[in-house]
Amino acid sequence: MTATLSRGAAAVSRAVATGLSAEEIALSSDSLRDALDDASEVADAFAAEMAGAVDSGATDEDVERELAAMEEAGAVDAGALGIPGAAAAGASYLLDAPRGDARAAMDPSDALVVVGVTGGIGSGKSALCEALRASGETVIDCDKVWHLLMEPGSDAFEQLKAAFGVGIINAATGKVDRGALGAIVFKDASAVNKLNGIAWPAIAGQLRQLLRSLRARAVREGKRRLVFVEAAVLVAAGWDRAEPALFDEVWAVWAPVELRVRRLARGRGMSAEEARRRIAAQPPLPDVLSRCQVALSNFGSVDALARAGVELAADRAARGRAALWPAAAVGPWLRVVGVPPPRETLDASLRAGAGAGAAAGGSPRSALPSPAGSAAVSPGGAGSAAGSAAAEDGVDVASARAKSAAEAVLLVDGSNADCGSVRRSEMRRGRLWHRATYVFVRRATAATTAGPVGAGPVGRAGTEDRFLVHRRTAWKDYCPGFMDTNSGGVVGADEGGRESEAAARELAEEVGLGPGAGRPGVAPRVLFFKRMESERARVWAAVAEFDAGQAEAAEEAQDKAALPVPPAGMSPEQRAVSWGALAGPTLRLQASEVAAAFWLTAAEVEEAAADPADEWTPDGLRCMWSYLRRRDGASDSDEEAAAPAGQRGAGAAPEASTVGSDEADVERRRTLGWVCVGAMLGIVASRVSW
Ligand SMILES: CC(C)(COP(=O)(O)OP(=O)(O)OC[C@H]1O[C@@H](n2cnc3c(N)ncnc32)[C@H](O)[C@@H]1O)[C@@H](O)C(=O)NCCC(=O)NCCS
Ligand SMILES: Nc1ncnc2c1ncn2[C@@H]1O[C@H](COP(=O)(O)OP(=O)(O)OP(=O)(O)O)[C@@H](O)[C@H]1O
Repeated sequence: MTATLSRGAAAVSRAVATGLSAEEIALSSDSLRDALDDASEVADAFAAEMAGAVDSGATDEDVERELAAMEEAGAVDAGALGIPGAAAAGASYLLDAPRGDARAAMDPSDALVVVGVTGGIGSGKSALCEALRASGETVIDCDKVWHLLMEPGSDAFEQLKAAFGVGIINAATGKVDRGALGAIVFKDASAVNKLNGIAWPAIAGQLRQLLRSLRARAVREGKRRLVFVEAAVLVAAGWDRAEPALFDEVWAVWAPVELRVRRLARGRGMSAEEARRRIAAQPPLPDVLSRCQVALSNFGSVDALARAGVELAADRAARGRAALWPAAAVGPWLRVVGVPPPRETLDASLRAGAGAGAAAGGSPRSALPSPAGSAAVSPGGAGSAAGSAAAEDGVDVASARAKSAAEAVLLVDGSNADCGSVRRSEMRRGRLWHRATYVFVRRATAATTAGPVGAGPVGRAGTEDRFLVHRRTAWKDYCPGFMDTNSGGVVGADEGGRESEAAARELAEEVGLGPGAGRPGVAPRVLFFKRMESERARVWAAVAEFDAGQAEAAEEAQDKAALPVPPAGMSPEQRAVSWGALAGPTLRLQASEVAAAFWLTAAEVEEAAADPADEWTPDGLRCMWSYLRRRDGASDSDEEAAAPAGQRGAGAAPEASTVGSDEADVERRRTLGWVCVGAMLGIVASRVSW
């Protein structure tokens, strides 16, 4: 490794010292990049060897406690930023941090998009960057750049020796002993400042040089390139505010302190004391987040983190700088971009949910999500949407429950014929047949399982559907705190035969989507009815679908029309693509019904539901499997479909005709099946007798 590092360092020093042309420096940076890649492989192998070798003393309970405190605070000390607490788990958020004048002056057509990746020690920057590298992205690691820059003989080496004495030089290798230097500086604020005064300008200078080279190469190749720069000290060093701007966008990776301490001990053999000392030398999380445009939480698996990062990177690579441009034009925004809830956090919040349910007689308000936690907000602005969420948050659990229990709901018989109405509470108590809507909200996204991203447009290797799933609140009468695959609810006493309307109402109420919420897009459509009977309930499901992608496109068209002044420096074409940068339609979650929402693929739902630790509503899952089987043209043996009796005649509601033709289809297929079986039996019989 030493040889490779020296080769890279020498190449860079030569390039820097002799003022080579951009092209030549690009070649030099190749060597450096190779060196960095090698070095990172060695470092990772080392980390892997150390895995499990040391224990920091931080227990699962410490981590859980910290997470719970964060969730209770609803804001991880970053409430002003609107980072949802419970809903933040495992998700990535686009923040509305200002990007500064320097960035505004950047050329939107530039071929190089530079993303800074920051976060405290042990937060998972390297884990994320490793995934980005594996998916084909270019990553510059500033820790390693610095290690190269302080090789013996460099300016930095001499400055360090002068500042800290020969005691920091390893007698055997003649190099700076980083362990010894670390032991000096992280104990003493003035020492760390002295070190930073030497290191940070050198690193920033080198970084500019490398970026210039990569830019020149991108121009030469006529290709847009995405470059990630991993730098723990990015915010502390003020590199996000450097002029001319260094970064187009800054991402932060974050995780609870205790979890970081534990991971550092396990992965790098760092003592808990040392880890905490370094954490104390870094700016606190809210300060970092307030200067970043994207936050990626790393409470869960490395896979979840990697998926989030690779998905965002694909978006940036496909759209280029224009994707990052319109922030000033469309105002601040904050949006969930769709990462599964990590199991451990989901469990923690489910436990919290169960507690809240049990404590209904006590202080249920304390269990409500915070205003920010209750919603992902709209491009209208984090501020304005937090306001709308705050109005939702004024839920009084006891009165919400009482109201819900008293609602008149439609009663049906075992063959789905309407037969009167009854209070919801009585329906539950008597396990009476009723009808309910199950709305599957789907959105086609770039397939995250596709090959390397970064070189071509999103969707190059196909798309996959993601479904909007959510966690039910703790005070629902049915399956409180469970995960649910769909939006929907019990059909009201006066909604019999108008299930599509009921579906639109539920969709609007629960997640703020569709025409029922006054938004553009095609209303949800009931596809079929399904009979379901369990120990808990007997229900005829009106299974409906809502195309969130189509709704989002319609909304974007509206936004475009509403934006009067094109942002300076953008062509109409750039403007058009830039709206697409926002991932997923804006959701407005109903505080009383929905605790958190996520976009998952069917495979992810299946995986999560297979884990006994995750509780999902059983009827929601059954409907989802039926819906998917039908969508894929497979037969659905789990299904018994019948249109409501009142809808079978000539005056059937629109969805009833769909159901009718669907039923006829099933019947036709069944008949055809029997004909085939008969024919085959005939052939077999004739062969046997022959
Ligand atoms: C103190 C030194 C010798 C310790 O070396 P060591 O090999 O143990 O750590 P390494 O350089 O790999 O850094 C590991 C992590 O420590 C943290 N860290 C390093 N330097 C600093 C710093 N000045 N302030 C806060 N945190 C720091 C970061 O989270 C970093 O990712 C070394 O980190 C150093 O010289 N730091 C100053 C230069 C710097 O700021 N580097 C970070 C660039 S992103
Ligand atoms: N989601 C995760 N689950 C389990 N371990 C993780 C996860 N994310 C990171 N780790 C481990 O935690 C340790 C610290 O992570 P990583 O090296 O990515 O942190 P970092 O932010 O790059 O820190 P530094 O500031 O030192 O560069 C590593 O050993 C890594 O393998």
